[in-house]
Amino acid sequence: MAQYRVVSGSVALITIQNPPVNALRAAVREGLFNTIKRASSDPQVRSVVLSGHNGTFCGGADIKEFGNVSLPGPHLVEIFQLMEDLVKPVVAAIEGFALGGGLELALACHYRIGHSKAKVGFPEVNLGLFPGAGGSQRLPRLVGVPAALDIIITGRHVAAGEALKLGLLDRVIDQNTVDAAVTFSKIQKCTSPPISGKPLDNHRLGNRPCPPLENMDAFFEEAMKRVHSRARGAVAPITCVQAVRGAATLPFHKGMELEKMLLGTLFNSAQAQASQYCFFAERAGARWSMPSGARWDTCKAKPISTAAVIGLGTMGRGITVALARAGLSVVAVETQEHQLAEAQRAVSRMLKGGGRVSYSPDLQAAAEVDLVVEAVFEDMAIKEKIFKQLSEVCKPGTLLTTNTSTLDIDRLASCTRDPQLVVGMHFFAPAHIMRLLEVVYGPRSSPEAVATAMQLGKRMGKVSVAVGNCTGFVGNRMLKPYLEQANFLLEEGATPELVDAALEEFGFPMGVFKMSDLSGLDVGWRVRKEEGLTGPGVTAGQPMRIRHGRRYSPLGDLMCEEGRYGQKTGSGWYLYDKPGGRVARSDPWLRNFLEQYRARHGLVARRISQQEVLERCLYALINEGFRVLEDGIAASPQNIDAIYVFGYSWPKHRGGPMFYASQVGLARVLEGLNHYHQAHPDVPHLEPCSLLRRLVASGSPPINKWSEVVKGHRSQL
Ligand SMILES: CCCCCCCC/C=C\C=C\CC(=O)SCCNC(=O)CCNC(=O)[C@H](O)C(C)(C)COP(=O)(O)OP(=O)(O)OC[C@H]1O[C@@H](n2cnc3c(N)ncnc32)[C@H](O)[C@@H]1OP(=O)(O)O
Repeated sequence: MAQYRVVSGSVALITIQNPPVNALRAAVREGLFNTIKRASSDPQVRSVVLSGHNGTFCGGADIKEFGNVSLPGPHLVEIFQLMEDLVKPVVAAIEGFALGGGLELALACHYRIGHSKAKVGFPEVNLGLFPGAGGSQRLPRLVGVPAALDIIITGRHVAAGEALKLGLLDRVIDQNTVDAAVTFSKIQKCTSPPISGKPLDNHRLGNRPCPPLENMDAFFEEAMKRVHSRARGAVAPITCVQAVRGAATLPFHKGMELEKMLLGTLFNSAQAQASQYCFFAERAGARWSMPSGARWDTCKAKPISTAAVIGLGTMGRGITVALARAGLSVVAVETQEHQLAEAQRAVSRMLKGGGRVSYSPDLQAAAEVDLVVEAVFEDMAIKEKIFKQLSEVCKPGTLLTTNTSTLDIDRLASCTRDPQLVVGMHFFAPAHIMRLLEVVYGPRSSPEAVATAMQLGKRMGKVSVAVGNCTGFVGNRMLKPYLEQANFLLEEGATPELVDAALEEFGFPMGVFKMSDLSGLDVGWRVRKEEGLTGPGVTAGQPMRIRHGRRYSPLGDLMCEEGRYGQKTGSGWYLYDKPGGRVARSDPWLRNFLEQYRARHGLVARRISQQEVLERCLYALINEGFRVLEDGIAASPQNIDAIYVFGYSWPKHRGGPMFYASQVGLARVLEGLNHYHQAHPDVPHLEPCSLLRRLVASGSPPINKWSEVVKGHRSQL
């Protein structure tokens, strides 16, 4: 766990060994504690080098241990103090990552030497925590308050070059870091004889004052204001500011006491648990499986080096950029010439001149590529035609994928020569930025095709989740009842402002109506027309607010008929200063429109609380999530949560919808749904699904045990 060797005659080389990231689990902490003591008392040893096994310094505390109320083994704070107090120089040799507790460990050393490719950082804020083992107190003393606060609040990875400039690293080298650290440690020994402890005092960060900061009060006030406006209800970023302020204003030991107190408020909090759950949910998608039994560890991906993107609207452009950035050579195809020229300019701008992209108005240009992503707009007839053509044009073995967000993958596959080579690759706008990729398999998609799309997702830096084929797949299928409830609430008396405020207070970056305005109301309108819910496909004589015997809100359709598509037309649920404008303002026209609509349909507006908004929108979405699990469309609640956190900006500190349901309590969610379904019996999405009932009947097991209840219960879609 921590290997001890004496090298070069007098240097104790301590190597942390806990693959894959050398996390500081109890046995490692024990090993570190013992080896530091040994180095201290070993008369042969004049200096110490600390390194990590296999090219990674240390990925921090072991997150898997965090559920444990009393962490076993020596505490990190104690180990780091022991190290800092050592009278022999200690040098951290940093290769790969030094993150979280790993960077705190390096800060407790007297010197830090990093490889040029090393990265350091404090990602704790992403786990609902802050650097609570001395990091919040030592880093500001080393690099100053503004730089330290930035690193701690953003959780970003700092590259070695920047770390050197900040003074976080003493040296950056390209050669063997451990060898360089050993040599360096011996020089320290020579320049500071005798090694009495005193010459090292300036390298003990706990002994140093924080570099002074002008206008400190104003600086922290401003920082706190910024954090409050961006944190969306997350507590950890606020605590980061409080802890760093402590470093700037208190002696080290007092700052450490404050740090301990603040960490105590976060450590077992619901937000920390939710954020840490998200860390593992993000990685769970990589271990995908299909109902056939095919799995991530038994299926090989095809090598992909060339790709074509068909259709260069907003999505197609973003996908082109994402593929090019992943190192693929991309052919971008758009049959409309003016759109092609505009797309070429936009893609070049986004790629800043980099990437290998060629452009063509002709589908024939896709003849030799390994993979195609079709990204034309949501019209089944057009997509079918394109898939048929691609099947004829492309070389045998080319993977044909579609970016459709709702349509049937199997129907598209059936237009091709090789349906097993067809999968969905559902990107989220903007496609070169949003992390989520839904990889959709139809009943005929081969495991190799799924493995290839998943592998490509990884290359693009996406969180990829394999899901089954149904209308809307996982994300959009669950979104439908959420949007539906929001519209019903408007009919019943709410305003877009009221609904959005409730959802933004919950932690979404924007409420449902602002989000709809941003993505374009016409997108859903087109889908509803395809589904025969509005437009010429509707059976004559149907009441406006009923479809297929269920309550239906035509509000979105009416808005589109008025030409109000959202931001792009300058008006939607809100008013914008111009088409393409971003700042939403309340629109008196809409208030009037809603009043007239209610009057026309005999609806009496009532007062609606934020709690009702949240419960109806979120419980309806969660209920559909349980149906998705029941139908086997998603393999696990973790996969659903990853989809919502990385594709729909569900607040990470709430852990995703299914985790949120488990935190609220399944019985309470069930009770809420029952209550609202009784009030709205014509809304099937509010009727609690049988999996939720069964889970509650089984005593509401924790989320990692749901699969046992799901297993016996899966419907065969
Ligand atoms: C009342 C108060 C009590 C207080 C007592 C508590 C005192 C606590 C004191 C200190 C707290 C310290 C805080 C921390 O250090 S928190 C951890 C901070 N570190 C991180 O957040 C880093 C997380 N890891 C990563 O970002 C990446 O893994 C990275 C290191 C960048 C490597 O990326 P990559 O190469 O892509 O590999 P993977 O992400 O796929 O990871 C490989 C597997 O390793 C698992 N993993 C990674 N990091 C950790 C970790 N820190 N702990 C446990 N497990 C970790 C990861 O899940 C992968 O596993 P699998 O393959 O099974 O999916």
